Amino acid sequence: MARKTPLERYRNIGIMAHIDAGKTTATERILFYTGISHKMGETHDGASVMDWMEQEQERGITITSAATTCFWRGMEQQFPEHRINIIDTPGHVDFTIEVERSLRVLDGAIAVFCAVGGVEPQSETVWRQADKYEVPRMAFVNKMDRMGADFYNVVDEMKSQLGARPVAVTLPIGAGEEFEGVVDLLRMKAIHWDMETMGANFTESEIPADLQELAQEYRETLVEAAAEGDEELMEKYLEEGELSDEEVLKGLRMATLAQQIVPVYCGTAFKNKGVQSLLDGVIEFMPSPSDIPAIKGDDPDSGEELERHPDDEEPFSALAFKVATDPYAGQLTFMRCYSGSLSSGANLFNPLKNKKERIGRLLHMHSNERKEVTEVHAGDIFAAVGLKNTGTGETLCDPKNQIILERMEFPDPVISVAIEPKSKADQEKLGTALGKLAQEDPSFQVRTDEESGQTVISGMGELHLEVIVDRLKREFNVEANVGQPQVAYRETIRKPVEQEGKFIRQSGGRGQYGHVFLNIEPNEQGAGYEFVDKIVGGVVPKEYIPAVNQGAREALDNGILAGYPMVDVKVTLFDGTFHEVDSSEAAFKIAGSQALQEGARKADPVLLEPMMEVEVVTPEEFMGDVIGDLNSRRGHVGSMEDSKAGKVVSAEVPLAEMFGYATTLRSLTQGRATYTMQPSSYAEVPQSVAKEIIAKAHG
Ligand SMILES: Nc1nc2c(ncn2[C@@H]2O[C@H](COP(=O)(O)OP(=O)(O)OP(=O)(O)O)[C@@H](O)[C@H]2O)c(=O)[nH]1
Repeated sequence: MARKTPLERYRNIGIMAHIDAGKTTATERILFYTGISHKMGETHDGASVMDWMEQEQERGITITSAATTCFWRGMEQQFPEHRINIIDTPGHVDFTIEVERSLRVLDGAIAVFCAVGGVEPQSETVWRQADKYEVPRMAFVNKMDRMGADFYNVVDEMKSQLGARPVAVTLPIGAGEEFEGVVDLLRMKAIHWDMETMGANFTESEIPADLQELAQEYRETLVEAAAEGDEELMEKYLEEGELSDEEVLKGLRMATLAQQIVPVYCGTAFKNKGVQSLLDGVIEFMPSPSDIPAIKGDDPDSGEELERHPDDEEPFSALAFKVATDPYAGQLTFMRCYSGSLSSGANLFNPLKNKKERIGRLLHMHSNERKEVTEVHAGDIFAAVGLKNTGTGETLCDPKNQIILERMEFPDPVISVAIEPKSKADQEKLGTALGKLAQEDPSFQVRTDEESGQTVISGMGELHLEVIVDRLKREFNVEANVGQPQVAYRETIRKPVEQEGKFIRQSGGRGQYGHVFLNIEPNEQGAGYEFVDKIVGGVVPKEYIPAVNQGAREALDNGILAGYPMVDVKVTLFDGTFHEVDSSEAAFKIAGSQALQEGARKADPVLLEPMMEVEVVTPEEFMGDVIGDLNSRRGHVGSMEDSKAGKVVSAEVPLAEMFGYATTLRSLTQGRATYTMQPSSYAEVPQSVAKEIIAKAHG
């Protein structure tokens, strides 16, 4: 199996942007220009290119999916063909998980900023996440045609608010209505795009006289940044005072990959200017899969750390980053292949689920078509049709060379609502639809409440669940009523206890006999449930020990305070007795369960509640009110910082106190503040509050 595009010519990138900065428009234009370029590469015929453009315009370019593939050879066809995979990165930070999981599989990102709005608080959040994943970035200052557009201001804000080191690669010629084109600081030329062909054609000319000095100044900054990217280049630069064009590109590429600099472009996606320069930048400065470190993972058996390199000869490994339901193809699992090659029909293994998976059809998604392929290779982003067992965040690998790639961490849901179909017809569809949504989104869960028989859905916040209910209606045509949102409390214990558990029935016939002694103690926060077997001399026979474990674990599902799940408990089975005839797994299970319930009661049980990390951006005049209100919600205000948009107040607030916050904040600040929140941790509920919750649970 041979690959068509060499690995060095792959670019797996995401486009990250604040809502409304123009991500969709920019992506559309990228697909449009790359489409033309590809067509020209195939036909070398001007007329057919125009035909194609008309058709494209009629159909409208659709960004179909979680990942779209396109090809680029450069504005002047100066590169060999490169394959660019654009991975969808949501702008809504309410769903941090969506952002995180896309950051996980891409190698580089373009941050789109609005030339008027600049760096907004939400761009900061996403930027910090990209820092965490060490993603090399470039930037596009969009909307240069709008009144008030200020390229230099955005560059300054990238420094002051993001702590980045932006290096301009193009400068705007004019701004607002007078925005004409860009100065290309790599070639020291002015570029103007032709509006007749939607910017597909362009002309190069001398830099306008009034921009010469500025361009020179920025060119120097750019060359210096290039020199700093590499020691050898630095030496040469210090000796000779200049670098060749090739050296400038090399140095800038190295500095970008090392995340020392962020190359910045400008233009207007909507008015078709500047996008092709940006695309050239993707080729020049964004990493290929071979530029990034090998991916790490664990051997599922030994837990030993393993590595996989982006090499077709290595054992196959891929990570599923999105499961989507497609109206034509059915269920699509989007994956990134990190190593090896794969043909349709192959058998793979999902080590997390311990299940085999047979690969049927494989697809590459392009702007207007899905292309069926028979093989995929290291570095590829692709979709597999109809996988049965694999969910978001899971690895598929060669059954003979298993690996679990670095897991994505998904926080547990913190809020739930009961959901009820509106009609009998909806009832049947509801279960299927919820199942599909849960497979797509690991931060969303569905369960049936044992007591009430109701279906309960849980997620990361009110908005998250609202979006789910909305999708049920729009995508699955299911109408449903939802109840009041409920906080997902938990319970745990604070002190260790020793507890006996006995289940003995001896009344005629075969009896029941299970008898255990457990040590029940608090486990570290986040460590979950742990079971240790310390039985010596077979006082509890081996075959009954798993039953004790199971009984204890199941008892944790319903905490003794208010019926919420108990977490972070360590159970050690250290003694017990058995009966030759009457002992059974069932009896030991009940003994384990009873011991746990009784023990937990004496072990200082406490109620835990989800805390949210809340960030409010407000004009200074309302800051006092905002803080006062957060305090009254049992919040702890952590920091107050300045940003261009106003004061940024960060606080930890119990989720239970955040219902309806949007409305309160609006009325407190005349609608001028915004906020974001996400789950941070679980904390003990204060006594007085806990009493009420417990009383309600028993009432
Ligand atoms: N003037 C001007 N408007 C633009 C430009 N690019 C995008 N827009 C407009 O800005 C608005 C938002 O653009 P989108 O491309 O939908 O932005 P987005 O970032 O994808 O926004 P969401 O889909 O809400 O996340 C639309 O009305 C666009 O027409 C531009 O370069 N200039």
